Amino acid sequence: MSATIIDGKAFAAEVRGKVAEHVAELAKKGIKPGLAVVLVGEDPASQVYVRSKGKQTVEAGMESFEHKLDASTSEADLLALVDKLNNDPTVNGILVQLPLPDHIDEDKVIGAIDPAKDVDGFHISNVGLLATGQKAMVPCTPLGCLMLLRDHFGSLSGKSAVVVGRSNIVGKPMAQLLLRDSCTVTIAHSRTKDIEDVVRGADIVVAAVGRPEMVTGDWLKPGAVVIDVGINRLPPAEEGGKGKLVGDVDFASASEVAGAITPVPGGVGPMTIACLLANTLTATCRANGLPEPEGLTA
Ligand SMILES: NC(=O)C1=CN([C@@H]2O[C@H](COP(=O)(O)OP(=O)(O)OC[C@H]3O[C@@H](n4cnc5c(N)ncnc54)[C@H](OP(=O)(O)O)[C@@H]3O)[C@@H](O)[C@H]2O)C=CC1
Ligand SMILES: Nc1nc(=O)c2c([nH]1)NC[C@@H]1CN(c3ccc(C(=O)N[C@@H](CCC(=O)O)C(=O)O)cc3)C=[N+]21
Repeated sequence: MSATIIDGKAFAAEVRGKVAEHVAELAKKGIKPGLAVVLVGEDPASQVYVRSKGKQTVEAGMESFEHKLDASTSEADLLALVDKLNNDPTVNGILVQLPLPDHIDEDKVIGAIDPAKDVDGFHISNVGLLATGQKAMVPCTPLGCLMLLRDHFGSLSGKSAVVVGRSNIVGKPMAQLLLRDSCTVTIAHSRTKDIEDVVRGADIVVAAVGRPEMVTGDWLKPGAVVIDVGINRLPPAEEGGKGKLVGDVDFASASEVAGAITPVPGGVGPMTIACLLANTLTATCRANGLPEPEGLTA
């Protein structure tokens, strides 16, 4: 059997198109959403994301503010910048790229972001709102995965879902969203016993582990729908070359067994950025007391 490929790249373009339409409506009211992205240090992978975020933000008709700080920036200086952005009315969304250098307390920085501008949905007040089923800012990557799953299945009610990974930025919020859509959810992690058997019970598998090609076809129930969040750069074949980008799922063997699967690249990654723009639009609507765009929130 050969799996249907879930085209995240195309779906993300549709989401960005919808965002751009709403942004054009806001422009008639004299409102322009603004997204501030803060990057501390020189992590090359992060620089790529920041660049594509900035480009797509502008293409959607929004204002993009980029703050690139030196790796040696102090926690106090970063907190001062966050405070400035919190108080800047032209900034509707704030994203501080993670991970931060070791000398900076991530929880403290995330906790300093105004929850209404927290377009990553990482602030504890948004985490709590999501967990209790209230209106929150929902983390972009899990939101993107949910959109793909809803589009594929229609309703997720009653499906068994296994999320592999329990990070605050992907695994845990993903599990919350699947639970909210009435899936029966299991969260697997590095201490899970017989993980292959756990995964084999699932109609939906979301892999967010950070281990290249860990989930193989023999872990899957035939027909399972597989969402591969992983972004892993393999070592380059020749010196100076660019290593191949692979997910946490072994695409070749998994696509023989799965019913549908997201590729890497071109799957979840582009959805993350599209959802960041959607969240920035949502935050802007809320800040201005306007109705929220439909179909762009969880
Ligand atoms: N496409 C996108 O837009 C995005 C992609 N990513 C990618 O997704 C992946 C996960 O990211 P993130 O959640 O931040 O990663 P973290 O490193 O924060 O978390 C990884 C999770 O995987 C679990 N894990 C590690 N090894 C194993 C194993 N052998 N078996 C089972 N579980 C294991 C860990 O378990 P434990 O808690 O027990 O240690 C942990 O919960 C990465 O490849 C990252 O690059 C991340 C964000 C956005
Ligand atoms: N505060 C914060 N929020 C994040 O959302 C966040 C973060 N920090 N730190 C890093 C991770 C990673 N991440 C990705 C986003 C898009 C792609 C993406 O667009 N990937 C393309 C390919 C990119 C390439 O070719 O390098 C794809 O999968 O098709 C990947 C990874 C967001 N993250």
